[in-house]
Amino acid sequence: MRRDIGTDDPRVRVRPGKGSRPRTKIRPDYSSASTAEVVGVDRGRYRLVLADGLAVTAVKARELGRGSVVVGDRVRVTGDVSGKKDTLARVVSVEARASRLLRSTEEGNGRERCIVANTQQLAIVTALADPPPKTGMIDRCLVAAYDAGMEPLLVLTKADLASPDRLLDSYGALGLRVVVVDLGSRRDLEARRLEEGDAEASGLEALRKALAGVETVLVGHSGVGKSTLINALVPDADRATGEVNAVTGKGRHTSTSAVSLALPGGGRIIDTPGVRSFGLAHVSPQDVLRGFTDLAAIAENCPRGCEHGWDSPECALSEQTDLRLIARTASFRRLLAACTEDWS
Ligand SMILES: Nc1nc2c(ncn2[C@@H]2O[C@H](COP(=O)(O)OP(=O)(O)OP(=O)(O)O)[C@@H](O)[C@H]2O)c(=O)[nH]1
Ligand SMILES: [Zn+2]
Repeated sequence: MRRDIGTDDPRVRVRPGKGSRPRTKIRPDYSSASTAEVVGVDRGRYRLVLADGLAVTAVKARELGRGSVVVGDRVRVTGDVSGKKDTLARVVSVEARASRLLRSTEEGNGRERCIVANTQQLAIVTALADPPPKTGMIDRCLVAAYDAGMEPLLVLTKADLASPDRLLDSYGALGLRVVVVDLGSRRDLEARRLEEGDAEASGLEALRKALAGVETVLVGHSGVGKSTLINALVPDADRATGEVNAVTGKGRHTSTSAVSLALPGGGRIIDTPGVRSFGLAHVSPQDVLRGFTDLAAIAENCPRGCEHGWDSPECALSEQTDLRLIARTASFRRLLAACTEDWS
């Protein structure tokens, strides 16, 4: 007897009983199946965009077992790929991921789960005030970016409320790309757009340029203005925006599941509401060094197994005399320390 395992391939057979891992004599060949990108996940339903731009809804074929399918994944799909109402396609395989953003699980048992795949860029959104910036959080995001091989981009919002100077100073040595935006209110934004050469409007323009043509995942505390930004960048996004609570300084969580949106100028932006901490338990000093090629070259002279910390004996990074490298070493070590801290 053949049980339905969500595949049409007759070569896939299933062991009877529980644990329906398919026993395949020959691996099913999906090379002719359509390819698609996952742009949304909601309670077991996957929103996909096919190579030709058609949007379809799909379920995961059972043969994929418990393996996760996340926003940003490139997948193969079979079944009904017409995209018509009430039709369902089936995700039958997931391509290897070029990058992975991990978060720690709620159970807090050191386990980590992939939340977004294949993004090239990590935009760290921080408000300059309301809520106040938290450098520990920025540091952890930077570590996550360097570890995942993503290009970090610091997006400072609410420039109408406070100056970015102090933050820019403390991240200067990292040579980060930074964009400063002020979207005060939607109405202000509309008005500003009309004024050519306006500093605030150019902040948004700079952001558009930095996002064009690549896939960027947006992270940041609740209330920093992610939804406001996305609405400004993607005209029909309709991300719900919330007010910051005057008592706690924390934003209301108005949005809940990760979603990938197409940018008008090409590229995609992925919002990750509700992501509270990254999984950094697996990150080693060596992984963080990947974001610092100049320091990595110097660290080759370190003793074997050097942890490159402030108190690591004979660490070559401690013997720098160049002021720029001293500052970069300090930044690097601050990021290392942030790996073990909580994000809020
Ligand atoms: N003054 C000022 N307020 C802003 C700016 N950008 C956003 N806000 C306000 O900040 C509040 C929170 O903005 P959201 O866009 O909802 O923030 P979020 O990061 O999406 O928050 P969550 O959905 O909770 O994750 C809203 O009241 C916005 O109007 C800005 O540049 N300046
Ligand atoms: Zn060292």
